[in-house]
Amino acid sequence: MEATALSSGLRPLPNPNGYRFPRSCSQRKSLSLPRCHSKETPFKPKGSLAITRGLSFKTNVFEQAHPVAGDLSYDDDTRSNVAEDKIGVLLLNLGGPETLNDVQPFLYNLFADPDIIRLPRPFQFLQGAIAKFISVVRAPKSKEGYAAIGGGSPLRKITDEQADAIRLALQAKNVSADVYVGMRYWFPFTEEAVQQIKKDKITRLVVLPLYPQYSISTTGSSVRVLQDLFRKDPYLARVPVAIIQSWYQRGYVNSMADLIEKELQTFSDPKEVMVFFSAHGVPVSYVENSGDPYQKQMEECIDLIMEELKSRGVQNNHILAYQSRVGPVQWLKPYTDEVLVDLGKKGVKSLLAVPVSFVSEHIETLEEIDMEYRELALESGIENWGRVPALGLTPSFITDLADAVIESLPSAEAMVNPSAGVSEDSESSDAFGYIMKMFFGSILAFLLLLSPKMFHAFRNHLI
Ligand SMILES: C=CC1=C(C)c2cc3[nH]c(cc4nc(cc5[nH]c(cc1n2)c(C)c5CCC(=O)O)C(CCC(=O)O)=C4C)c(C)c3C=C
Ligand SMILES: [Fe+2]
Repeated sequence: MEATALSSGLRPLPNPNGYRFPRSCSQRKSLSLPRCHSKETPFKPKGSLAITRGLSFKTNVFEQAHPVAGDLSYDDDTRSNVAEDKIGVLLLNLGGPETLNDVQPFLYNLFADPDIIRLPRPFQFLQGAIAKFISVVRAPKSKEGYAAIGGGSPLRKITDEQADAIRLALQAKNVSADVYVGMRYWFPFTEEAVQQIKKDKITRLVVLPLYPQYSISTTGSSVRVLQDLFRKDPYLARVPVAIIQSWYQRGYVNSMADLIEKELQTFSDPKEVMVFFSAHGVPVSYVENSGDPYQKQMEECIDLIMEELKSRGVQNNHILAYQSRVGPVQWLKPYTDEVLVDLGKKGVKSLLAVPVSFVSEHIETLEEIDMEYRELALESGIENWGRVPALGLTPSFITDLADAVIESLPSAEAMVNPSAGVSEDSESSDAFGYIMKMFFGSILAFLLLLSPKMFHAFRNHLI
């Protein structure tokens, strides 16, 4: 597990093996935090810089449907005499539309994320307009998908259940913690969770993204938002925070091996089954130009799961492919749909699909794998199809996440770099930039949406 303190961006910190948090509350290290007299300013949409892994990201100003962090105040005295840690765990996740009406605004939030659509600097002012355009064009296809799985994403419900399960697992290990859920693109937004963390006067926070492997587009994006929120707030800037960057290399391996081993037994001839790992893809440029470790971690993760299975005497063939590509750029290969056709041609008859980049059921397991890929596989000559369920509330998995939280607690560090604040100069240039973006972005969105030729050209690439 790689855990880092928020203040240090993605710098790995020592992770002492076998650490056990003190059992009784009174044994816990008491924190004496400096007094803070400044009142917060309310959140307003403006660009601010966050530095992660040496990359700088500009927050976009067009995000819609985001709640604002209210003008919270707090009692100074409660911070200076904290007798014991009040531990918080923040689960970060993607979020998903709960109804079909949510689909387009959800897609807007997703495509307005500069970590999802990465525009060259001179074109970044178009992010909002492009997001609006793509979300409108893609919404009908996405709606079909969500309609097929019951009219909305199950992600919020499952993540809330995971939060509760992790809280109970921590409690069973004598660590009392409040567990929060912060979604990147839909409710409950990360901003809401952070507001609650502040209201609850949490004094030590562990951030646990629910993505086993790190990608700039997932964990990276969520952490960037968090860093922006923490930097702006004098209270939060001082709370010690540990971020668990990835955790595919720990208990996840055994839990996945358990699920695969169990599911193989549902086939009439388990030894003949091809284990088909299907990971969510990312554009190749993330890995090749921006140093996204996602592909490397994914391959390492599959090796670890297969090694574990081998140690249990399970010797099946396996393959890794990438699903869910969007847009006209190159994504990580091989592509799941192409590999399925190829395997059918090669005479593979039994296949067990294993979703490996996400730990809840969601549209890409329930619709893309269970419906689209299953159908394609059967058409391609594969006769026996199975799918491993997402880990969800699997007890060994939840226990391991609770252990990861406990192990990361000592590495939490306050975010204390006041010089990283937004200067007045940058605020005024941000205001100017904001007006310019709104102006040109609105014109572009208007032109794109009114042009049927453009609409169809984009639509053909996007859906
Ligand atoms: C590890 C997981 C994920 C990575 C990496 C990832 C990158 C990524 N995704 C898109 C575009 C879309 N993703 C969508 C839904 C979606 N994505 C993930 C996970 C990862 N995405 C999940 C779990 C979900 C489902 C949420 C739910 O509602 O259940 C969607 C919307 C659905 C659709 O229209 O297909 C889009 C679009 C990009 C462009 C990207 C990397 C750049
Ligand atoms: Fe995605």
